[in-house]
Amino acid sequence: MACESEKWVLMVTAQTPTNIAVIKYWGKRDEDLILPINDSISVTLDPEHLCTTTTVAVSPSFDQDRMWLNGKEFSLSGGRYQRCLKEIRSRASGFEDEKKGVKITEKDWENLHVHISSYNNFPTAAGLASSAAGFACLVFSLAKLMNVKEDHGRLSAIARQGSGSACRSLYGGFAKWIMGKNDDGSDSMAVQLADEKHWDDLVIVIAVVSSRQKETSSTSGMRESVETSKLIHHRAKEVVPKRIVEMEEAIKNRDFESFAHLSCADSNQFHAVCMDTCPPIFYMNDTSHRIISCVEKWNRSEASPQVAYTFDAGPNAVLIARNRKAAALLLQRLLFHFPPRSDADLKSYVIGDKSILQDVGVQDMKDVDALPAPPEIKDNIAAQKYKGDVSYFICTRPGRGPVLLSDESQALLNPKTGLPK
Ligand SMILES: Nc1ncnc2c1ncn2[C@@H]1O[C@H](COP(=O)(O)OP(=O)(O)OP(=O)(O)O)[C@@H](O)[C@H]1O
Ligand SMILES: C[C@@](O)(CCOP(=O)(O)OP(=O)(O)O)CC(=O)O
Repeated sequence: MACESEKWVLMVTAQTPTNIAVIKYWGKRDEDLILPINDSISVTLDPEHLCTTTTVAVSPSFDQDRMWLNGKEFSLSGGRYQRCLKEIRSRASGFEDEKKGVKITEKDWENLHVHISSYNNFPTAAGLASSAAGFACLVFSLAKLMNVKEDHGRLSAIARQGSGSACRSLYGGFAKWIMGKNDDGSDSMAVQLADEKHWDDLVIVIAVVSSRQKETSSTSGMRESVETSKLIHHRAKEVVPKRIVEMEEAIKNRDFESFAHLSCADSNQFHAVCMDTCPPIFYMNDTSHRIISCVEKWNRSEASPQVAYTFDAGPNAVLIARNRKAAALLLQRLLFHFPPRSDADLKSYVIGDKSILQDVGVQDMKDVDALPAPPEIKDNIAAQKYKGDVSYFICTRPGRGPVLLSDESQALLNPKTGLPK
């Protein structure tokens, strides 16, 4: 190693997207290695609107591994963090930068400590898959820092050990997590099905539904389902394998009708499994159910589906529209049923790609109040409004996979001290 007294700090910054499953992962066959009982498929969300940025640094002057999450020191003692660090360290290779006077041999990595600072540009632990983007970014950035020469598939198998769904965030576009058969998990990894340009008509609207923190985490919820639900085993054996084949085909052919049917059916079955768990787990709430009804009614009134919906382990709706026109018509309906509180400002009620508001034809709250009831609604009850039941909407699209950020101004650690900026 370069002279211990030298104060060099070597740093890497990366940005990684989050993802939403359209064929759900729910249930493990190995809790420690995080091995699932079925394959899953996801859409990667545009990191411009939802992403994690992580800077990792190494220096002979660091005396322990440390992490900061959204600016606050965060303990790395959890088994999942330790596992990811260990797996990456064991694959590290030597590195030399003569100009900086940095020389690290393969062996040195065992004794060198890292500093990690990570920031989510969206709420953490709010049902928007921050753990997926977070672990993918941690593994990707550490792998770059430690000169790990493994492909994205191998890295995805490491991210999987942080949080299962994280393995799919190593790719843009559409990803499949292959459950694998091996007991050691070596064949349980994600692959890319298609990149983000393949189906760029799709527009994604996320309704962030007001709720308290969820009572059952995904990790414990799926454990309880595996232990108590019969439906989950039928789903994993009989239902998901067929759906995976059909979903891959739908994505390949940009067949929105099949894509929508499969996504909605799979989300509904996942929530049915939660209900079939003892005691039952309720992730969706009344607002989630109202959003489903609104989409189902509209889809049924059209010749073919305009929007797919899917819900993870929480009440937030992820709505995938076949194109921008359908997304604007969807948002008209959603703003009609779920207007913001009177004191809210429209600009902070619809975030992400706000240009959608022009297509919707609303500029301010007056325009929202004037929106007509959707034409497919025939009775007064169905035309009801639920002011304030949605916290805000995020408008986004399918997006790219992890990238390195070379501009030092985007780093979250100070290049001289290795401490948060
Ligand atoms: N940027 C990050 N880097 C590393 N770990 C993170 C990061 N962001 C979140 N996490 C981890 O993920 C945890 C939150 O995961 P949790 O599953 O509770 O919420 P979520 O992933 O945001 O929502 P959901 O799983 O319901 O979609 C945090 O407590 C932290 O351990
Ligand atoms: C409903 C889901 O979002 C469940 C995600 O579960 P996690 O990946 O958060 O669980 P752990 O592997 O225990 O960390 C469906 C999915 O993303 O496929």
